[in-house]
Amino acid sequence: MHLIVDANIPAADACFGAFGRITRIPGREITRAHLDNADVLIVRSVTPVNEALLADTPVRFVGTCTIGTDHIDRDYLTAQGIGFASAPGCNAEAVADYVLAALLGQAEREGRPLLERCVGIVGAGSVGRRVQARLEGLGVDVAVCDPPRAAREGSAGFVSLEALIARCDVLCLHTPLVRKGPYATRHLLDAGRIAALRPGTWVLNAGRGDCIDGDALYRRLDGPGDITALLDVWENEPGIDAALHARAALATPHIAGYSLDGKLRGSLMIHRALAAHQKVAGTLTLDDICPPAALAELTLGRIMPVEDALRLCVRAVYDTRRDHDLLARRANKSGMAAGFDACRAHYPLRRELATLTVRLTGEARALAGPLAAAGCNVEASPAA
Ligand SMILES: NC(=O)C1=CN([C@@H]2O[C@H](COP(=O)(O)OP(=O)(O)OC[C@H]3O[C@@H](n4cnc5c(N)ncnc54)[C@H](O)[C@@H]3O)[C@@H](O)[C@H]2O)C=CC1
Ligand SMILES: O=C(O)C(=O)[C@H](O)COP(=O)(O)O
Repeated sequence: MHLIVDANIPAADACFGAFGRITRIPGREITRAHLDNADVLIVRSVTPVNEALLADTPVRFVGTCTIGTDHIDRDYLTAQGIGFASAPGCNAEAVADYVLAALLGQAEREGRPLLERCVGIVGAGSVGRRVQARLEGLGVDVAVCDPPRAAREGSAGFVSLEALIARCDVLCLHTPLVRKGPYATRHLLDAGRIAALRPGTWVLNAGRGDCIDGDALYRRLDGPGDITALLDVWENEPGIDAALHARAALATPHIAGYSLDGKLRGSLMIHRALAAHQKVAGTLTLDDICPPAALAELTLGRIMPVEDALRLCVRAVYDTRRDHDLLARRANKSGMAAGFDACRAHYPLRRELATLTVRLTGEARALAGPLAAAGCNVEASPAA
C-alpha cells in the first residue's frame, strides 16, 4: 500500500508506517500527480481534497488529522465510496490554552482584569465548550451564541449574535467554516456586525479566517481604532493581509491548536480510523508516541488573585507573544506567505496546560477550586 502523508504530520512513521510505504509531501504542494499510485491520502487542513485532486486515482481512504473539515469535499468522497475520517476534538485543549493565554495576556497589557469583562463565545462545540468551562471556572461572566445547538437543545443558555455583540467586552469565535445553509458562517462577522461592536471590544478568532470579513475588520481598526483584534486565523492563508496583520494586537499563524499533544492526538485518531478501514487492530496509544513534558510541575505557596495565579501557570507552558513575535520576524525576513508557513513547519515545542501538575501548598491551597476549573491539573497538599 502507498500512502501520501502531509510532511507536517508528526509521528507519521509510527502511526502509518505499518500500513505500507509512506511518501511525505508538504500539504500545500500535494497535487493530482502525486496520487497516481497512492491508496491512502493523509492530510492536515491546507490540502483541498476534492474531485480535481482525486479523480481517476486509486485513493480509497482519506484522513485529515484536524478538527476542521472545510477543506474536504465530503459529498465527493461519499459518492466515490472513498473512506474518510477526521479527528474531532484532537486539539481542542490546545486551542482553549491559546484562548486563555491570549485573553490573560491582553488583560494584563490593558491593566484591567479579565474577571471584570463579559466574554461572548460564538460556536460552543469541542473548543467553545472548553473555553466556556474554563472561563466560568475562573469566575468570568460568559455568554454563548450557538444557533445550531439552540435549535437542538432549546434556547436556554444561548443568546443571539446581536445580543452577544451588544453585551460582551470580548468575542471569541470558534465556529467551523460553513459556506451555505441556515447556519452559514462565512463572514459571520460582517461589516454591519463589526460596526456594531462596542468601543473597547476584543475580537478573538481561532476558528476559521473566513468567518470574519477581514477588510471590514481592517477598516474599523485603521479608522476608529477603538477595538482590539486577536487573530490566529485569516482569510487567504498563508498570504494574509499584511495591513490587517500590522493592526492586530495578537497575530499568530494558525497555530492555536499546535500543541504537540494535540497534533499527536490527531495523528493517532487517523491511525485508528485507517486501521478500522483496513479491518486490522490499531494498537498505538498516545503514551507510545508522546514524550513526557519537560516541565512536569510547579509549586505555588502564596495566596494571590486567582487571575494572576492562572496567568503564572498558563505562561509556564505557553505564551502567545512568542508566536506573535515569531510570525513578525519570519514575515519580515521571508515575506508574509513564506514566513507564515515557516512558523508552522518549524513550530517550537509546546505542551498543553494539563501536562503541568500545579502543586498548591499553604495558603495557596485556597486557589485549588478555581485553578482546577480553569483547566489546571491541581494537587493541593493536605493541611499541616
Ligand atoms: N486555530 C486553530 O488552530 C484551530 C481551529 N479550529 C477550528 O475551530 C472550529 C471549531 O472546532 P470545534 O469546536 O472542535 O468544532 P465543533 O464542530 O465541535 O463545534 C463547532 C460549534 O460551532 C457551532 N456553530 C455552527 N454554525 C454556527 C453559527 N452560524 N453560529 C454560531 N455557532 C455555530 C456548532 O453548532 C458547534 O457547536 C473547527 O471547525 C476549526 O475550523 C479547530 C482546531 C484548531
Ligand atoms: O484542527 C484544525 O481544524 C486546525 O485548524 C488545525 O490545527 C490546523 O492545522 P494545520 O492544518 O494548519 O496544520
